Amino acid sequence: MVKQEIIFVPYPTPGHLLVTIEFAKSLIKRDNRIHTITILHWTLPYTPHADLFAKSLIASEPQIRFHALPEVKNPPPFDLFLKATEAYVLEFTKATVPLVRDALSTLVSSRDGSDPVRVAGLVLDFFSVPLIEVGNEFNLPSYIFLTCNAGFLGMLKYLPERHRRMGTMLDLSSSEDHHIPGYASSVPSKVFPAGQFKAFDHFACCCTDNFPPVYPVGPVLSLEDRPSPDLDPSDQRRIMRWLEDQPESSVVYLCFGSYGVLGAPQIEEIARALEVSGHRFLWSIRTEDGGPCDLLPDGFTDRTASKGLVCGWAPQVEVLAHKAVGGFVSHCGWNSVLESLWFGVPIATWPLYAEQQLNAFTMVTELGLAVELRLDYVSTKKEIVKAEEISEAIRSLMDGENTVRGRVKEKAEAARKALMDGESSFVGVKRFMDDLVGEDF
Ligand SMILES: O=c1ccn([C@@H]2O[C@H](COP(=O)(O)OP(=O)(O)O[C@H]3O[C@H](CO)[C@@H](O)[C@H](O)[C@H]3O)[C@@H](O)[C@H]2O)c(=O)[nH]1
Repeated sequence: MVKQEIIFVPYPTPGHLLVTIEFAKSLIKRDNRIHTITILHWTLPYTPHADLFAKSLIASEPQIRFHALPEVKNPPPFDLFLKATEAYVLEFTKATVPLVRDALSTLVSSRDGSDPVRVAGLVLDFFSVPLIEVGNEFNLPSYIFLTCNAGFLGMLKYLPERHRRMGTMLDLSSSEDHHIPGYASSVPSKVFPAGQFKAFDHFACCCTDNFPPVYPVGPVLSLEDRPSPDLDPSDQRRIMRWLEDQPESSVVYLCFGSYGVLGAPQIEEIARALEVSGHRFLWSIRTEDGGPCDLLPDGFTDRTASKGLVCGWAPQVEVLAHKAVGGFVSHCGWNSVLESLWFGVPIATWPLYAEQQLNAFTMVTELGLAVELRLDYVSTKKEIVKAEEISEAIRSLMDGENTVRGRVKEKAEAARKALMDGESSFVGVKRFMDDLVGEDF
């Protein structure tokens, strides 16, 4: 039997790395046709420690090897990041093309001849669509591992079709409603991601009747051996010790993902809301510089010492799995959503950027699986959500046995079932592997 190698090119931020590497690990565990998975790793200026983080995620996996790409030679100007993050990311990804080409030429040629391992194909992040061309040069099939949900895929398919039909770009402030494949409700323009238009150029080629095969392989969750990107375990232990002392379902957990930074005025409103609501809380705060407590109002930490804890990076999976946690105020990054559903913890939605508004809409309006705090909040607009609104949402999230909580528990079961032998995810992974390495191997 010829052994196979798969080359993964993840996007180097925690939200993408955790889940992409988890998918790689699950393939290795499940399919003995795979000999090696190579992670081609690159760095962005705002992800300086991503290499250490990725390495620590694969430390216990001898069949996964890490291949660092050299630094990108002509990166786009950082100004572009501040003006249009998605455009910057796409330009940056394009700049990785020659580096990936060089790496592939080494990796593929070293596998030629007597070496019984064959490179079967590439698994790319959806930001790395330009790398499909490089795969073609080496006769390697490329697959996109979509770290978002199927609704987002529906939107990727819908937008170029709409553009062809209407001839105009979508105005996010318009009152137009959209019928996206897979959604029962019509989707308002205001929940579409702001950075969509450049990214969708790349997908336009797929939007014919020949849409490529889609393999439902989710939910993919990274639940074990998760180091924190700052690689400091002491804070994680402090958080878990604190949770041990809290009554069951009493704590609201607030966290806005890997990069959800809020300004001082917004932090103040959240702090006020937590004091007013009176609920116990665990609040993970990201700041651009400095520590998590730097922007808190004077005296807040002392006044709330018996009720709450503020931290930097939280061990989110352990937190959501803990019986003391009864609700989650979340930015609706897709991993956070999946993790909360997995552990049956309901969410109050507060999206900030990327496709998070669409996720919030999906959870609240389409599926009835979350409490609405906001659906269309956009962090760059710097709107301040007032304490009263936040505390009201926390109250409806935490108080009593609301209907959302019941539905979330049902979803937790459905998620586990999807992974079982013969169910959707199990079958999706098998189809993907058979297509990639061939059923004959
Ligand atoms: O203090 C923290 C913060 C985050 N996490 C983990 O980091 C991951 C964060 O992923 P996610 O919730 O998806 O948020 P982002 O980091 O913001 O993810 C980016 O990638 C996601 C997947 O494509 C998109 O859905 C988001 O919009 C995009 O911002 C999750 O596994 C969390 O458990 C922690 O463990 N502790």
